[in-house]
Amino acid sequence: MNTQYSQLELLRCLNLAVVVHAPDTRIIYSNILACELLGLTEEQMQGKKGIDPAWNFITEQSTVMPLADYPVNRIISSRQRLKNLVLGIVSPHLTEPNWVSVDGFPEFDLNGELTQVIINFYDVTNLKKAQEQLRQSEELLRLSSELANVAAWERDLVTGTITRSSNHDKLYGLSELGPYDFNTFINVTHPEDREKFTLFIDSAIAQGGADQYKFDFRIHYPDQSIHWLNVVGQVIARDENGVGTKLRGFITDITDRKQAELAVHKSQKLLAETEQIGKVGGWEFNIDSGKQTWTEEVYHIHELDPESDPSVAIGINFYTPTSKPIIALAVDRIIKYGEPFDLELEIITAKGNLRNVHAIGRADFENRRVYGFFQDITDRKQAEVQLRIAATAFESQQGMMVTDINKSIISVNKAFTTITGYSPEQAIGQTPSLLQSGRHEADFYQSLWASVDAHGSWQGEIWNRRQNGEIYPEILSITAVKNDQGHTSHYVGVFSDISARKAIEEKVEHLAFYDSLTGLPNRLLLIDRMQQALSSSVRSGAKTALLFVDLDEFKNINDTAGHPIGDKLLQMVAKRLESSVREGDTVARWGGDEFVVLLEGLNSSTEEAASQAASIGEKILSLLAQNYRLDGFEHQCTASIGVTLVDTQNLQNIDNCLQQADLAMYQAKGAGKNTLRFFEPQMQASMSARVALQTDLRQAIYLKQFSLHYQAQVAEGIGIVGVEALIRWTHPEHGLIPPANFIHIAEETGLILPIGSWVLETACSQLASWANIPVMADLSISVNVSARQFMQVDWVDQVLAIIKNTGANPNLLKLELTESMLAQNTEDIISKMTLLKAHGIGFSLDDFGTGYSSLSYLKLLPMDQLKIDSSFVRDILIDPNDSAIAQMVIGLAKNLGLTVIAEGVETEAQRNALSKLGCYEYQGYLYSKPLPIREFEAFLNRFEKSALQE
Ligand SMILES: Nc1nc2c(ncn2[C@@H]2O[C@H](COP(=O)(O)O[C@H]3[C@@H](O)[C@H](n4cnc5c(=O)[nH]c(N)nc54)O[C@@H]3COP(=O)(O)O)[C@@H](O)[C@H]2O)c(=O)[nH]1
Repeated sequence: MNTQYSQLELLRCLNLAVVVHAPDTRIIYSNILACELLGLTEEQMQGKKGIDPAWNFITEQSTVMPLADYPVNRIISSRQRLKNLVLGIVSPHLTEPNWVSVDGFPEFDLNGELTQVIINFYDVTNLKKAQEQLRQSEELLRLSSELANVAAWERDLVTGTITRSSNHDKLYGLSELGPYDFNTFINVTHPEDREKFTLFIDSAIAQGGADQYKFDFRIHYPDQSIHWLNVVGQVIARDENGVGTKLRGFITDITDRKQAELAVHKSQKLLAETEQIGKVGGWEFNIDSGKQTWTEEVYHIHELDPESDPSVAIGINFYTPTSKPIIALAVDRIIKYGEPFDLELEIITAKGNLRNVHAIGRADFENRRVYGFFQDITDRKQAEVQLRIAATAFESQQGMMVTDINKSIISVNKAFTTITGYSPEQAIGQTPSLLQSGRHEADFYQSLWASVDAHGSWQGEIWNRRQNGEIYPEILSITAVKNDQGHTSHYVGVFSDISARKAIEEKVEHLAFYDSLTGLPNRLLLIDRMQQALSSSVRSGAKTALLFVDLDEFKNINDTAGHPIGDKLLQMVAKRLESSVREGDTVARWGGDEFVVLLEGLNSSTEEAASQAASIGEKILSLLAQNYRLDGFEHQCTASIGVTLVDTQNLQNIDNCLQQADLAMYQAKGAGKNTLRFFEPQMQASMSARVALQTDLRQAIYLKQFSLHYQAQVAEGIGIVGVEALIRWTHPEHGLIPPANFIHIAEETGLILPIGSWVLETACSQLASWANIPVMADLSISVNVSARQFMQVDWVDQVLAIIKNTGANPNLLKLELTESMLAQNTEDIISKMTLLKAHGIGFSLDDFGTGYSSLSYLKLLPMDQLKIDSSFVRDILIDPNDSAIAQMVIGLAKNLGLTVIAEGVETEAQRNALSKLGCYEYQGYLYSKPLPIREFEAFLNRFEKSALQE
């Protein structure tokens, strides 16, 4: 066999397609397989060139292969070997391309000339299909992985290699499939999650660790965005010690889910916060399961642990006894009939707090549920209460008005209308100047509003005008109302009509400064006016005169005609005095029947001023001397006036002025009354002496200058039964001063109180010391008590304390009261006398018959003795009137069951006359003058002895 032939035969039968080309690309040989794959017969193949359009090659990417790229052309042009070129053979005879893998190489002769090109190829259609399927399935996997954001990985802990799916690194935010190791992935992991990352893995691979693990972690992308990954890992190989050596798993990008979760969480948080702010929560009740669900705020409102599971019954139990039946009925009806409810009720929370709640329920039977919301409206309710209180307060007795910032009235209450007379319609839209009275200057209102602006409020008294024109005083407070920004938004004015209070104040002031009987200024006001007058006198140089007016014998009118007539006469005197002076002058009642007239603005010349004062004084005298017609009877009453001119060059004090006028008035009395006397400097001497006496009197008690003299009181046929204690003042310079010279000064100055106490205490001590001397043990002591002493609130206590302290027998103490002191405060005197009488103390009425003796109250007094005044005794023998009075007093005493004593008995004849009239007790010089204690005791002993001898 021919070798070449044999080779060709071999090639023919070879399971490899072979095509041989001449240098000009003509086919010079092809085997059977080549023909099959190319879709041509052997004959068709012969002579065809490489550029023959009979065949059509496509590239691996299924694009038409350019002719230059045909294997033979490439080899010829490149004179290089061709390896593993995959191409598709497209032929009209083929339903689908035949894919072949082509090798080819050029053959050269010794001269390097191309002799032929041998191309061989074999069928890779199936392989190509398989590869394509694999590629497609990988692509699908890749696509699905990418779509699902899932990547797979496998990590060999021994070699450190990490095998990853193509999108793995991308999920880590890294460029895909870089040369990364484990640390690369740790480094891009969020720092806060790195520890968790390694912990999970370490615990899984540890000996005995759980094979599987999964967790979420965050990744920092290069653009600083954060992505969430979920890793699910599994230990797939462990060494002989059970330590993991290989892990496999996948990661999933869960950023979207996490963000969605975060968004849900945020919106839930927002909802919860909204619920919390609005104090409103939702609830739902499943009709079938009976399960109730509350949102967090509903738990919060109930002050209940959110972990608890409240049933409807438990929920209802939170309601107060009043609200419970209401909500129970509402729940029953909504579940049964779908009837919605909308209720405001009260609950008591788990912590015992009372809350107002708004419960709303709706039915949704389609979804077998009822639902609603539940709101804490405690604050609103309280605000409503506050509003109601404010509204009620607004309708208080006080007038109120609210203005806007421009001071335009926007609201008034009923009291506003009552007080001002303006209806709301008339007031609203006006400013408060509607009420201006015109009594305040513009400055007043300016400073008022300046105070409101500076301090937020103003309060004070203001005169306003009612609608009817009446001006009235009110106490007003204005408050600026501030808004949240601290700016004034409104003004609130609250006022009370204080007309009534003002009237009372005026009345009180009138009472304090005016005499209630005559309506004239009293001493206080007079002194105030005098101060003003003296000051203005100094300024102007005009003279001021003071007239002291004392009614003559007024006591007689009072005593004879009675106090009511006396009072009326005083009122008429007041009127006559007022009518006799100018408007600027002052007529005041000084007390009793004494008045003071203050004449101002007299001439600056002393002589002229004196003349003016004298003429007014004379006018007063003549006016007062005119008859007074009182209760149908004519009465006469004159006055004595003392006048003094105020010396503005040598300004005296007010007391001094009054004393001067008083002294002058006494001069007028001494001059026969119904006359006027000016104060003269020589009077000053006696006044000074009087002032000095007052000063000395103040010291007399402390210097022990007082003593008591005792004058015997003798009972006919018995002897000395008692004494009268009479005070004596031994002045270091003036010697013995009789009580008539200082008792009235003591009374005027109030010094009679300490002096009187001293007298009572000394007399009681004397009583106590006589108690042990038989001849004196039964003697009583009469003590004179002045009205001022008796008026003291604690007088009874004082007397009882002295008796207790001295140990005197109260039954031997007799208090002598004068008739004149009984004329006032009779009830108080009776009550004090009664209290003292209950302790055994006796009472004697001194000077009886000289004053206004009211028989009606005399019988009410717990009196023991009447004393016939010495003035009646003195002339008892020569004046039948005095004798008659003495007889009347004696008869009266007998009728009233009282003893009677006559004082001033100087002669036997007087005593006998008295005895004949029925008076058997006597006191007077006939027996003894008042004697110092030792002399009295000696006298008593002598008297007793002589009596015994008789
Ligand atoms: N409140 C007090 N008043 C007192 C006190 N001591 C005295 N007095 C009162 O002073 C007035 C004058 O008293 P006096 O100068 O002591 O005169 C008394 C007798 O001395 C005097 N008298 C007594 N017998 C006769 C007499 O025969 N002839 C006469 N010419 N005078 C006589 O009478 C005065 C007694 O008065 P009376 O008290 O009314 O009984 C006098 O009013 C005293 O009350 C005192 O401590 N406190």
